[in-house]
Amino acid sequence: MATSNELRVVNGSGKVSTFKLTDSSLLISRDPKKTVDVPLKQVLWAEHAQDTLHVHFLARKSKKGSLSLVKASGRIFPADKSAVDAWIDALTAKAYEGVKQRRRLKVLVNPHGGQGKSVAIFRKKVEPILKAAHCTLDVTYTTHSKHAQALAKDLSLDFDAVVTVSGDGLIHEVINGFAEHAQPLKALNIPIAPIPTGSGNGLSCNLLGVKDAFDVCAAALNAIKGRPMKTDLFSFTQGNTRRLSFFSQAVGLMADLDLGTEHLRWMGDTRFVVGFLRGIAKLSPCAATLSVKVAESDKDKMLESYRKVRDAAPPPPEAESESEGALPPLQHTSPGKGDDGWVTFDKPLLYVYAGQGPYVGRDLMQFPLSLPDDGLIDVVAQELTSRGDMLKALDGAEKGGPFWLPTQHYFKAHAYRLTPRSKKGCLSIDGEAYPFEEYTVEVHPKLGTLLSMYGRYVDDFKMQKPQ
Ligand SMILES: Nc1ncnc2c1ncn2[C@@H]1O[C@H](COP(=O)(O)OP(=O)(O)OP(=O)(O)O)[C@@H](O)[C@H]1O
Repeated sequence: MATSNELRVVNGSGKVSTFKLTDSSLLISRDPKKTVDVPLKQVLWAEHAQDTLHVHFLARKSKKGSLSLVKASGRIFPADKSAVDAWIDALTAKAYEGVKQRRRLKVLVNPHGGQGKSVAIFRKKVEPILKAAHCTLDVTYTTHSKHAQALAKDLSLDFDAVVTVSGDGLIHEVINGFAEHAQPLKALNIPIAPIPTGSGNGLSCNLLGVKDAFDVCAAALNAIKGRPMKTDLFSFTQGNTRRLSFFSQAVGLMADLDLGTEHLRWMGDTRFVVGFLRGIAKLSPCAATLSVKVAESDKDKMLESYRKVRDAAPPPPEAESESEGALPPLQHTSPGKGDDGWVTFDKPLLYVYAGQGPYVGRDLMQFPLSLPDDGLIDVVAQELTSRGDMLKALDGAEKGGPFWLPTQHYFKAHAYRLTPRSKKGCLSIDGEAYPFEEYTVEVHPKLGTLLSMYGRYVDDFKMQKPQ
């Protein structure tokens, strides 16, 4: 007999299954010894057709395995028919607590992202999950570079989120399309939810956690149930051209290893390790001058501030801000601004890597002290050093170990300027190639919006300072 939290059905093998609703889980048992515990956040939908109940959810086949879509069905006992609707309503209300049901999603699929499998992955794994959750999908397969940017520029503001099925490059396009939108602040309020089918998928590493970084089903769940999380964005200015960057800027070894390994896309993210080892073998100096508007340069002090924020509970999702008007003006890097508080780095450089989000790829926690909305950019200046030192940097790189290298200088900054002293070099902005020319970057606090199941970057920096 159904109670308000328990429903019994007859499953496909003729046995009785019990669906029990608790505060945090849906417990599905065929017999008392075999109970599947489905966290409510993984429940996508429940419905009944005639006398059969269907519950759609995501589950892991093994503890460390990735999520996959499961449908559990069973025939409802005649005596329970009148109670089924109330039970489904109770389950759905708990499964979607604080989150809008049936999101309207603009989906952008880049057939050329990563190893070129985005379309197949979307159709086989992602789309069935979004449909099981009754999301309304408006799907575009990009046909050329900048296609996503053009679509974002004219995007209708009533989408609940933009889902990018690719890597970080497609997100870069969407953010810049939003910047060109007739109502840029409103457009930038539309949250972005990445599905990791690119090579590096840096943003997904940070939003899903490195364990689930490449799990497209976990990413689809985030598109369905993640809550808007504000994120800082960066103005990137070269000459008279101002664009937005959401993630990172690199010159020197770290740009070469990204842009110089495009032909190794088939390797997935291993191409970055290959690029790093090649870079160490060459050990070419990065001929550029770095100037930083510094907020903090003492590693111990910045770690202390970071700990305070991380040890506090994540803030509740913010109500949608009033968002009329144009993009914020440049405060630190517009022509004629003085050099007050700016510091010029005076050591030979191997690379400069600046950005946000602890992980730039699964193997490298480059910005371990990054917070999504602290209004600062993390700027790493790696001094030109020996090959041995750089090989040591590989050790513990996935946990942020290089942060403690004496030759790795780390700034929390409001803005910075990079001036090349040579014509030859690579500049990577969010993983995309830009001309190797002078540029400035400055932070706009909380200008962008992402979806997150956690309300913060998932992984924490735990590497102790070496004694
Ligand atoms: N149909 C298309 N044909 C060619 N290029 C495209 C097409 N659609 C998008 N692009 C371009 O593909 C590039 C790569 O995309 P993206 O960065 O998302 O994947 P990735 O480089 O594999 O991933 P990551 O940046 O995470 O390493 C972007 O520069 C984008 O402009």
